[in-house]
Amino acid sequence: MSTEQAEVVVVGLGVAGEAVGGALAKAGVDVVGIEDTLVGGECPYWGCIPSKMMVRAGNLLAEARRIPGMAGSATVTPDWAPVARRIREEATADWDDTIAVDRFTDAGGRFVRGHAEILGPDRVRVGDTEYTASRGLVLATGTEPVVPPIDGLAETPFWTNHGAIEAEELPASLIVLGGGAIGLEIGQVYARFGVKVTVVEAADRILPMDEPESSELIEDVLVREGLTVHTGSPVTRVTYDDGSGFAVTADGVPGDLHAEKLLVATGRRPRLAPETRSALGAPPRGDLVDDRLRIADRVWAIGDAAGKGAFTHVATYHADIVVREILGEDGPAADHRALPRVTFTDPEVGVVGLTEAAAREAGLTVATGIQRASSTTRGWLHKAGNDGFVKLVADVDAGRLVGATAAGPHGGEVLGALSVAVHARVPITELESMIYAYPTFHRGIHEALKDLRSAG
Ligand SMILES: Cc1cc2nc3c(=O)[nH]c(=O)nc-3n(C[C@H](O)[C@H](O)[C@H](O)COP(=O)(O)OP(=O)(O)OC[C@H]3O[C@@H](n4cnc5c(N)ncnc54)[C@H](O)[C@@H]3O)c2cc1C
Ligand SMILES: NC(=O)c1ccc[n+]([C@@H]2O[C@H](COP(=O)([O-])OP(=O)(O)OC[C@H]3O[C@@H](n4cnc5c(N)ncnc54)[C@H](O)[C@@H]3O)[C@@H](O)[C@H]2O)c1
Repeated sequence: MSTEQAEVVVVGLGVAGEAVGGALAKAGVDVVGIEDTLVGGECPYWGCIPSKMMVRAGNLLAEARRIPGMAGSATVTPDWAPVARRIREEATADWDDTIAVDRFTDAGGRFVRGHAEILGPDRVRVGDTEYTASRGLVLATGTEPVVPPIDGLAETPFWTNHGAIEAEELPASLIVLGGGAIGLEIGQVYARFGVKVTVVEAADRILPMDEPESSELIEDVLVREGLTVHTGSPVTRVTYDDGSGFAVTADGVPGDLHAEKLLVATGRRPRLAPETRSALGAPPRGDLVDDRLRIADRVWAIGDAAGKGAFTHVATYHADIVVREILGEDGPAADHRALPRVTFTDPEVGVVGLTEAAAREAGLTVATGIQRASSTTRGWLHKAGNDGFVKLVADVDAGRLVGATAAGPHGGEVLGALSVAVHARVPITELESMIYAYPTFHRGIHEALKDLRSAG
């Protein structure tokens, strides 16, 4: 066993670890960065970037299909080949991280390819080498898919997001387990390319963590586009046969469902083994980090691993905070109150802060306001594909918004204004006195404020 010293050891060079490691190395800190898969992590290779390339392609097809009755006629012939090529060549460089590794080492970081075992707050082991960190240990280990303990599932060649993103050719049919962000984004794209898609969701609605209006909206759109959606249908058994593909038995669904491929998208959990938590002195369950993202003195967990929201913008937000912490610079602590997230279905579902249910659970006196996109001038003009709404969640006593949803065309962009309102605690009276450009989708906020006012 050999030993190497460093000032800072970063375990996991995904979005969060790469950002911390790179920034510290550039600042002259002696950093060892350890990665067992690809530098860059899930987002560029199997997550945000390739999935949004797929979404863009699917949205182009959908827009073309909206031409009849609006602008003439169009013949749409989907072809997956340019999408797969774009993912391989432009997004992932054929799943090769040479450029990212070079970026880190050019900045002065020391790169180690391998799996790190966390031995203690200042020690990790990779193979036969132990690395000690004099100034800090940063855990940026991301998440891994949760595979539910369904009878037979583990013995089948099911896909996670990796299989669905790497596909060079599309299957004729796909069953998606889980009606959350991954399942719905990928399921809708596949369906738009002609795949027969069935979504099976255990909860009583898809997008169960979002507003019920969002679940209803997206289910309605997906069904109109030809997907089959089963909700309240926990799967009890999965089998696979080389000739006939997958057979899925789900409660409340008559007979078995059959498809060529099965995508399991039932959530993700932080890649931190219980032994790691105990080696660091963290409790086995509950909040892992404090508001400085510390697990223990000079040990931080950031990005997906911190359990505060599995989004790339959380990873980079955390990275900035921990870089400041390690360099001894002042700055605000982490505040996840106004965390935004966008599910890139079409229509997009942008959410910031608390849903109505979460605000009520938090004991707030809640009022809501809602405006359907189709009832705004812009939505009416837009016509085909104008499904959506703006929903505001207000803390009546404070006179401020604590959450909002912007679902619809460009819902993620409309969300920007609402994120400012929740983050900066803008009084509702200020939002009401603003001028909203006409005719925009974000003018739906103005209309939803009127509904909120009329609700009291
Ligand atoms: C299909 C999909 C679509 C997504 N779309 C979006 C989106 O549109 N917008 C958005 O904001 N987010 C999206 N996300 C989430 C986003 O990808 C993650 O939030 C982001 O990658 C988190 O970055 P991270 O650095 O915390 O973790 P990761 O990117 O997971 O990186 C962690 C790295 O640590 C490595 N690692 C783990 N343990 C060890 C160890 N012991 N030793 C060495 N290396 C280790 C892993 O191999 C990995 O490379 C999506 C995710 C998926 C799966
Ligand atoms: N646009 C984005 O920002 C984006 C896109 C994709 C993924 N992500 C990130 O990745 C995370 C993981 O995505 P995900 O879609 O896997 O998780 P998710 O938590 O968003 O959705 C999982 C869904 O699976 C359901 N489910 C759980 N167990 C089930 C079972 N046994 N059978 C059927 N359904 C079951 C849940 O009720 C839930 O609706 C997201 O929470 C998000 O943080 C973000």
